[in-house]
Amino acid sequence: MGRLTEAAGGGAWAARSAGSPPDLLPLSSTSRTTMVSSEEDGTNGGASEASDEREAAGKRRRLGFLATAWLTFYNIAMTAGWLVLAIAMVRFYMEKGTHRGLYKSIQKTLKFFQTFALLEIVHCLIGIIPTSVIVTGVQVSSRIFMVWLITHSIKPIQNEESVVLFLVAWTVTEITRYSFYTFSLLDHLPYFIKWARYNFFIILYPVGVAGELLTIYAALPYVRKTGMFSLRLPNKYNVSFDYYYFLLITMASYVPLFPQLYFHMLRQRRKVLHGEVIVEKDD
Ligand SMILES: CCCCCCCCCCCCC/C=C/C(=O)SCCNC(=O)CCNC(=O)[C@H](O)C(C)(C)COP(=O)(O)OP(=O)(O)OC[C@H]1O[C@@H](n2cnc3c(N)ncnc32)[C@H](O)[C@@H]1OP(=O)(O)O
Repeated sequence: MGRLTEAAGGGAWAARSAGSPPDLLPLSSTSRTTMVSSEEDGTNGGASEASDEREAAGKRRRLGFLATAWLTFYNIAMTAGWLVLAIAMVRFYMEKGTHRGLYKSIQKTLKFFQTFALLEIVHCLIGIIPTSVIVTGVQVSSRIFMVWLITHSIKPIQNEESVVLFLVAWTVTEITRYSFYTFSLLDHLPYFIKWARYNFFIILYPVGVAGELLTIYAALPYVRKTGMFSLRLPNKYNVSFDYYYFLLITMASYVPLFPQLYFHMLRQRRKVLHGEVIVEKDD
């Protein structure tokens, strides 16, 4: 018999808030899931505007006034922050005609808004966002790591082209993502935003990851030469840590982790854009 684990439009959240244990990596490649199109299934398909509105109203009721108000504020602030960043980047490039110095000119805004995104992990932990703590945690922590422990800390790599690559990918993604959440909460979601949220990542995710990996790769010689953030023996703590090898391990960890995030988004895409229902098979 099949067990419904995630249905189009917030069913998962309802199930979790009713006390069922949250899936940490929901619908991961290891779980036995089947995608069933609601059209094939003989149901309405969830595409009508009336049902979308009912769904949004139901979601707001479940969330409660305070959580909805906070999330609306948070998403508006984040959309605005990333828009400011996008405008600053375009203006910089139009005025200077080069990417050199771009990171330095936008770093304060970037650090502020990307660090603010740590709240997304809190949102998952307290249950006001119906998504996995691990998926969100990996996504947010890899960004924080790139901002603070790589680009901020290693000045010689700040002018690498790869930095521009991930900055552009992150910025377009976040403007789309946060405006998607904002309009959804306000119950006025233009189809284009929904489409963009669940299509842009197909290109932007690999572009962003390529930018991040190339930037870490560019940092390796500097890290090796300076021994930064490393602890050599003997020392009073009697522990050793080599940031150079840590970076190599981090780069390697993209291989198993990135596909999980990417396939998670592909499943979200099928669910939201095509109304597919995901059924997990019990043995
Ligand atoms: C210490 C070192 C650590 C290093 C680790 C290294 C390994 C790293 C490997 C991987 C690296 C990845 C690097 C990333 C690079 C980039 O970002 S490149 C640019 C392109 N990026 C993207 O496209 C990002 C795509 N990812 C995401 O969107 C998210 O981060 C996500 C967590 C993966 C999204 O998942 P999820 O939240 O499940 O998707 P949604 O469909 O959007 O939302 C699900 C439901 O949750 C609601 N919701 C979520 N957030 C909010 C919110 N802020 N406000 C309101 N509601 C929210 C959303 O509405 C959905 O609700 P329902 O409709 O009820 O289902």
